[in-house]
Amino acid sequence: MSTAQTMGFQTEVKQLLQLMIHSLYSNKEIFLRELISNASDACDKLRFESLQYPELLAEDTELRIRVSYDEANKTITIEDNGIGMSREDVIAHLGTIARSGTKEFFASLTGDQQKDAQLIGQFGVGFYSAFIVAKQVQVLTRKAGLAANEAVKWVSEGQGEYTIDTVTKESRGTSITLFLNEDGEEFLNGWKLKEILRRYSDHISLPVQMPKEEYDQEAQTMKKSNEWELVNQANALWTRNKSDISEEQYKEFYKHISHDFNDPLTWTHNRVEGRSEYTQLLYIPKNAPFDLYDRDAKHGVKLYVKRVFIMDDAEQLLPNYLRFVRGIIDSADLPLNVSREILQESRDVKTIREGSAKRVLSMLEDLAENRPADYASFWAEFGQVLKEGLGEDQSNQERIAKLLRFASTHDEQATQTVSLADYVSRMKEGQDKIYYIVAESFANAKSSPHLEIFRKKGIEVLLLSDRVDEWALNFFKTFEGKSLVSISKGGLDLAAFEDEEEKKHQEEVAENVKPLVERLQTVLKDRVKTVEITNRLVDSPACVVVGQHELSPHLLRMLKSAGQEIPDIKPTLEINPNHALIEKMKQVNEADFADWANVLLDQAMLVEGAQLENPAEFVQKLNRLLASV
Ligand SMILES: Nc1ncnc2c1ncn2[C@@H]1O[C@H](COP(=O)(O)OP(=O)(O)OP(=O)(O)O)[C@@H](O)[C@H]1O
Repeated sequence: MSTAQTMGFQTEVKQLLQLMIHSLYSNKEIFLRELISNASDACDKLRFESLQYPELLAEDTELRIRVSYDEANKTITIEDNGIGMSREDVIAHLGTIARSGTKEFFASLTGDQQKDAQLIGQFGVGFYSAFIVAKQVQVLTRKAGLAANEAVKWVSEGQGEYTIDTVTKESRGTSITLFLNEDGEEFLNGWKLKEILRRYSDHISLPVQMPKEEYDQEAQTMKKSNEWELVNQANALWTRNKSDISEEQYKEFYKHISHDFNDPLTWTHNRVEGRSEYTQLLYIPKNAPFDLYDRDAKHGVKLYVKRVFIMDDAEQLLPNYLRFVRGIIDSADLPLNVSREILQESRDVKTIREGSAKRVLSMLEDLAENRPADYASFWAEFGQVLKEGLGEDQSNQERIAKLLRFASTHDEQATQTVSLADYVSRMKEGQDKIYYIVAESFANAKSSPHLEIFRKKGIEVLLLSDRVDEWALNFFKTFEGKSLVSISKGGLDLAAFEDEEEKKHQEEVAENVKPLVERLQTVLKDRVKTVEITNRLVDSPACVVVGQHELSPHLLRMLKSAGQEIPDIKPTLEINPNHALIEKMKQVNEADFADWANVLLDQAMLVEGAQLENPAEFVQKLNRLLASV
């Protein structure tokens, strides 16, 4: 019975292949980086498994990668003696993309080849990049521990389908042969291949070998011998001295571990000694991955113990709000057989996590101070995630707070550039609080009536509109001894900014408008907690507020849209006694007063960002009032 089977690629794979071939033709050689990375991962995995099951290595204990080429047949072969794949593995890995962020990636494509090439680079193409240079790809693989006749052959032209067959393979591991297309033929050159391989693999600890070539005097060409020669340095980059590592090598190592096509924004490399001994090489990427906000997203730090790879995305090594960091941590203290469960409990890991978080914060501080343009780009990509740290990592709250950037009424721009230190340096005489407003969008925040008095008095207000803001601010109450105060909540005391004359005037109008406040309170008693006079408004007749310690309407709406049960919190209606509309309401007769009161409240709610429960009723009332003018 034949074991051959023809199978279709998952739709996303087909799309990715199409896109890749059209967008990455100017970046062809990356297929080598991707395939070498995979081969190196496969060897790392086997070395790790063999800690527990030494028999998996058998006689073949020298893990390595071999790259060869055949000019006559126009092929390149990348071969490793790593973990290999079973038939199920092959079907699962070489026919589908099962990665978080896939949906977001496809949704973000623009159709513009240049932009899409950039996005594909961020997403990572992995194995499929072979099809940039190959018209056919053959994979021969045998999983460590399986018999020679349980090997698998996978063949595809990279169109819609592939065939898979059970075959015999003498040695463990994976061999990938690329039958080059015309574009790929330029790689049939030993010198060129070596040069690219060195660039892409100098930093990995595994030996990468190619057939030794010698100049044949008679034939006057290079001739291959049967010997293999080492192409890369084959010692792990992070174990070398900083001074021996070039920028280029740091960048290539980043691309190797992150599968990102772009250079990193910055990195930090340290050997830590003391209670716990470890090396860290941590990078900040330029762009956010597609799954940054995905709860199940992978973390980007690989754990090594004494240079042996232990696991990917070891989430215990850094706090969650630093999940955008990529890199490696190599511990000298942890046991080689460490598991995720042990990691959770380990004191060494706790020390590593705290030390690494501090390092990342230092790296960001340095970026903010010395490379402001790069920091701005970091903030645009990852600022929202860093803000989670205000709640998650209170021991570093002050350092995180200094790294925050906001939009503000100072420049009225949506781009978040204002630091708390900038704000404090601009505080008015007598001002002892940092004022902010949170709204659904920057536009909503900027046009809020709550800002009127602050604009009039020239007091700066931070304009917050990221989803995480309201939550994060629950944990963040003071900065350098100054409390942070929401201007859209009740209990705002602006007396310090009023002169005697203003105070006197306020008292007079308040007295004057008292009967109106009582009438409003009676009519609106089911909809509001109370009605008050405010001096925070200048151009608007009224606004709604909640108590300083109550959940804001904006947060309640967010919780509601996330399907949570929310308490029914009635707002306080604050009215502006100096406004013409309020003045007019004093004369309104009893029959029309309820309409006036409800319209006043409804429009205050609308401005705040709420949706009216009954918009039709609002419009009817408004029309009745307009008709009667
Ligand atoms: N040489 C190999 N040996 C063993 N398994 C391999 C090899 N190459 C690929 N694989 C398997 O196929 C999977 C898919 O590879 P692919 O390069 O497409 O994505 P990836 O490496 O998981 O993702 P990314 O490249 O974004 O990190 C790998 O995760 C691995 O399980």
